Amino acid sequence: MTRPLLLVVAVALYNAKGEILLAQRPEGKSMAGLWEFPGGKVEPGETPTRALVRELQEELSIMVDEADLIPITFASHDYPKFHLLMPLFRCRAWAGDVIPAEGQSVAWVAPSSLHDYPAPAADIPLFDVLSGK
Ligand SMILES: Nc1nc2c([nH]c(=O)n2[C@H]2C[C@H](O)[C@@H](COP(=O)(O)OP(=O)(O)OP(=O)(O)O)O2)c(=O)[nH]1
Ligand SMILES: [Mg+2]
Repeated sequence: MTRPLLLVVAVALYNAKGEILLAQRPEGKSMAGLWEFPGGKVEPGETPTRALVRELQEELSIMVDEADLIPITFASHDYPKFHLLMPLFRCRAWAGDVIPAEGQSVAWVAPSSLHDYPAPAADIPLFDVLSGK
């Protein structure tokens, strides 16, 4: 079966303690309740980093400079209806306070505790990478 390729961009946002921000997918969205890296779909005409700057403003009310987005790894995962290709960037610098703008819960999580959070299947290998497994 041929599935469309879906390009989504996501971030591992690190605070000064080395914790990573996870956001819970809101009710009404696919995979509601699971914990994910903030981000979203790359729209036509956008580069991945432009899309991520936009998503972080929309979802978390923070301003990020594209130059502070460092590519680290990616997810490539077959879901039943699409194949997800998701570059993951890390970021340690932003302006403004993290204020979830879409009613999501957020949590700062030590890398070794990422696996305690139920997450989309595509994210499990990313948790391994970030926790140094
Ligand atoms: N943002 C994000 N999406 C993920 C992760 N893992 C994962 O499988 N996904 C999937 C869930 C969705 O099928 C897709 C992203 O869709 P989304 O609903 O967040 O996209 P979006 O923010 O642009 O939202 P919308 O405007 O379409 O509502 O990627 C992850 O860690 N972060
Ligand atoms: Mg999103």
